[in-house]
Amino acid sequence: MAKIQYLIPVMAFAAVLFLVGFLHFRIQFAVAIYRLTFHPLARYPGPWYAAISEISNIYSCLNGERHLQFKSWHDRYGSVVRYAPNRLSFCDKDAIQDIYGVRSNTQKSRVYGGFNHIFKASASLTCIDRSQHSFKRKILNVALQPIKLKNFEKHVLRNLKIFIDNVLTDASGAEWSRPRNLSEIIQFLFTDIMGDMMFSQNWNVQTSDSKRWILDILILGTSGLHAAGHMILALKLNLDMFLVPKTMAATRRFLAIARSQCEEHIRKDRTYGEHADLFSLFIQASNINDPKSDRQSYAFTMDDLVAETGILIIAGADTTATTVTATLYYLLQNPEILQQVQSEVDEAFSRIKKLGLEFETSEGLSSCQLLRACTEETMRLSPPVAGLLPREVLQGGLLIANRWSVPAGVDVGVPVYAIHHNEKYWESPHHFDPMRWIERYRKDCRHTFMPFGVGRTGCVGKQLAYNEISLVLARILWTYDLEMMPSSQSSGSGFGGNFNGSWGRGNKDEFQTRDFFTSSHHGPIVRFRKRLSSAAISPDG
Ligand code: HEM
Repeated sequence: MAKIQYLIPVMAFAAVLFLVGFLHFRIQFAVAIYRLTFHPLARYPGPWYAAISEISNIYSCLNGERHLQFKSWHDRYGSVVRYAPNRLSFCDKDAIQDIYGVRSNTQKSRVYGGFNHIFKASASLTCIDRSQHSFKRKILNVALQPIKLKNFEKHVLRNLKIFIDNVLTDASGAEWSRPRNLSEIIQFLFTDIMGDMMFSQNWNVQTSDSKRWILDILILGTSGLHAAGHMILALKLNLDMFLVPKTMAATRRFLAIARSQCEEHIRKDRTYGEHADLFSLFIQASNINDPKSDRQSYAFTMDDLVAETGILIIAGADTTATTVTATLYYLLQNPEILQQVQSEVDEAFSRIKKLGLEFETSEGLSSCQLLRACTEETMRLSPPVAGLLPREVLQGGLLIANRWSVPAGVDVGVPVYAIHHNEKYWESPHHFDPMRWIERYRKDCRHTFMPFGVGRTGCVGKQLAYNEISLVLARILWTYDLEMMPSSQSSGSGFGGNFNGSWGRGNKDEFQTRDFFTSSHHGPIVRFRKRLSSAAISPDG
């Protein structure tokens, strides 16, 4: 009897649970049928499971294969693909301006809200509202004016010197250094450059392993926030801590560092005049220190500053590191081109020396046309932001490429990796061919080259990125010969094709990245040897 009394509430609870589950299933079933039949996007092609639920879309944000998934779906379904119930991807050149152009009837998608939810404020990269975005963008434009960029080069050179000095330190007199994981050491270098450029702080990631956990946080946090952005309801209910606990914990840790660096900077009142770091320039540009300023509407709050600097570190360090690592990989795969680039750099350095100019400035390297072409070709083949930058269609809808009429509220975008590998727009799209950027007669459609995004929300750090990349590549190639270790070629090693055998990774010549909004990668394993020519011209004397 006592047992039955105990069983009744359990059975009642089970019945309620069953009823709720059953109702939920019926609602989901009805929603799925609606999405496949009467939904305004029902006529667009794409996998049925992507049309009925966000699950595959969210999963692809976390598995690193998102860029390849877009490519494979466009190969299969054509120029437009419905990749989630309310989202369309356009692999079409005319779609680029319609979606991202200055006059396009779009704003950043609510997906960017994932970042804002954690950062408690929006940064220019994550700001959805168009007028707020343009005010934040103005501040960045002032801080990153071309005239100020030269000042940042000393931050690059300071850390580059540590890199150059360290690579051979353990060679103990041997001709070649010990084998090094190129992805890793270049990422250490750019993280230090970013910390220095942002806060005039030496994070010592290159020389000590005590802060290297920052790097794991960056990639884990970015992918998690990107995925979380697709789960708006879960974010509103603060369920993120349960759904992606590791990511959220990592992101909060990163946020705490960004906040403490900002607070310390303000406490120490670091303003360096013409030697200002990025943070001081934000403060100057936003007049935060000047309560009497009539430009108070430009002021950044502390939360804004933390969000802006945190996002800039993510946006500026990973992307440049990926480009440099991948460019070196492609050069190692193409020894003839590597030799030509080294000769070009040697020539530039000795000319600079003869003219008595400053030894290393990105300006001095502007003659290195092939080096620049290799960088462009690398960003075409292995774009650091390889996925799709989503934009929401605003009231009034949007006509894309004069063919596709998209209603308000739908997310649209162009998948970067997929359009860079589209045979309609690029001759031999899978082949590393830097000459396509030099020979004008080529038929490639350069309008579809978009590693920095496009239009009013395109990368504000583009020129700074080119300067950093050319300085770092030129100095490494001038100082060292590099050799790829045989272990780098083995299958499953994460680069050079055959990335665990998954789709789209078969091209042995391609530097493989994992798309987590920005990119993660591994290797190649290389060793370094000091070049004789570098000894002939000393950078310091
Ligand atoms: C090779 C290097 C780089 C690549 C490939 C790259 C790529 C991109 C892309 C694709 C976007 C558009 C993102 C979107 O629409 O969601 C973007 C935006 C942005 N990038 Fe970069 N980036 C690079 C380097 C940098 C650097 C060095 C900085 C600054 C230190 C920077 C700062 C920003 C900022 C602030 C935005 C947001 C712009 C806005 O919305 O107004 N980036 N970048």
